[in-house]
Amino acid sequence: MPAPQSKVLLDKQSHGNGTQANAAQKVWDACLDVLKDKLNSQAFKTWFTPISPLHFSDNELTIEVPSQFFYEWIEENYSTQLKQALKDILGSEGRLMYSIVMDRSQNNPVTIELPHQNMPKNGPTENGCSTTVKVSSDRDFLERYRTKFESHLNPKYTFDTLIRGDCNSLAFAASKSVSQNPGQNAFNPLVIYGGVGLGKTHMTQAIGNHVREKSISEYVLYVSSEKFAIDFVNAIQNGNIQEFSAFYRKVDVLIIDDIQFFAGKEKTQEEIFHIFNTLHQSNKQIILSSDRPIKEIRGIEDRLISRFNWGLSADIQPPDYETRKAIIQSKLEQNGVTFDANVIEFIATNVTQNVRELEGCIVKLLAAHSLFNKEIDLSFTKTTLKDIIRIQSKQLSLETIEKAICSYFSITPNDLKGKSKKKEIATGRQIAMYLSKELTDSSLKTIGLHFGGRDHSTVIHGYNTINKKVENSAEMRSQVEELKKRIEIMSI
Ligand SMILES: Nc1ncnc2c1ncn2[C@@H]1O[C@H](COP(=O)(O)OP(=O)(O)OP(=O)(O)O)[C@@H](O)[C@H]1O
Repeated sequence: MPAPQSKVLLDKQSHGNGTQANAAQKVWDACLDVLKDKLNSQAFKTWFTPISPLHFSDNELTIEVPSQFFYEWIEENYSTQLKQALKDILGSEGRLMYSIVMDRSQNNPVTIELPHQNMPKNGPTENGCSTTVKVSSDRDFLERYRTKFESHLNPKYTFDTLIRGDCNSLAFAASKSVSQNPGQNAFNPLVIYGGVGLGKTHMTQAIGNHVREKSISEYVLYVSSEKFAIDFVNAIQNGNIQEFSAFYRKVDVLIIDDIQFFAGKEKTQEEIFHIFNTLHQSNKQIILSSDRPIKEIRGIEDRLISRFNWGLSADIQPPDYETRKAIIQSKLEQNGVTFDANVIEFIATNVTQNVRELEGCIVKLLAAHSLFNKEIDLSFTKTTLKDIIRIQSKQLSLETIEKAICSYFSITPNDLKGKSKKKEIATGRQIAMYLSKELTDSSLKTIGLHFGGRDHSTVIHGYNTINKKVENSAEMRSQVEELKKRIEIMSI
């Protein structure tokens, strides 16, 4: 957002409450305009439209968010975009306050300020715009956090809803075992590692949920590494560090997600080290997750790494085709819907690396279905998911293949479709037939007709000739691969 707009808005700051609210609305509207361009529409609608601007004065905008969770989510996921938007609108001196509605029944709210992650209290950020949080409550929220114990487990993450496959079988078995006997097994700590969106959080929380459901242990706590680190810094700044340490030492099952975020945070690591020792010595269960094997995390102290290796590390790999299908089926059942088998097959074939993306496809299809009231068939699926799934080959037209061949061999469409037996033309023609059969759904007859009105036996001959050459000749293999790449790019 250009700087001149910020000037206009700043000039409009005023002292009366009504005009402050107006100014706040204008500043916030301008921020929303910037954010709208940077976020996808679902995220924008979910997280930013429920926010109300409260007031704006001395270059400080206060916005009200519906809950602490809301605040944490925005800070964790959108703080960079939000800071940049504020900087665009208010310049580098602009500040943001969150007002969190903790309890609407309370009068006389007390206000405390917590520094934003990785920022000096009230100081400007790297982006030049500072963010602080103002909590309205009858009690200090950290106090609440400790006295009213919350597990922070998502009840949806259970073993029942977690599909087991070759990709996660060791991690699954170990997690089940830990959940039946936390702290009293050889897997302490249990470390689950693997790539993005493969179910680490789901699996570790499934342990916690099982322990709670069966009342095996009382205090089960799930915390992300980032939240742990932020709370730790806050505790130091607010003089609550003893309370903080005591709280974590009380836990029976401690689940820490994404421990790679501890890299480089020395003080936090020291605290974890002491908590780890206390819990381990008292046979309390520690469960950790990481996006890579422990030995590959840089910036974590050796003594901590060695402790993390005391128990069992189990990896989760991207699911295979059958597991992907089973996951889709299970998600559909949870949503009480069914899809055609070929729709499931299409998603399972094309989304291979991230289960969160598989879920994203289902959500998008259901949303589009309810919006347009159209049947979810294969063609609707392909159109709806075209941004997520790069639809390949089978949708290609013969014209695209023709163009790619002509440009590659420097021949004209007439050459390609004509009767010339010149080597590069005849080879180009046969490769065109081969690729048409490999990459499209067109029948042999259609392919023959397209490339010069030939019959289907000519197409089969062309296909077989090239197929054999691809098997036996490295040069032909690389030619065909290069052509496939060009065709893929041309068809996007
Ligand atoms: N095997 C599985 N069966 C069913 N659902 C799964 C499976 N694996 C992952 N999911 C689902 O995929 C989504 C992403 O999983 P989750 O958040 O646990 O991944 P993650 O590995 O912790 O991701 P990140 O690396 O981003 O932290 C969740 O909704 C989860 O329920």
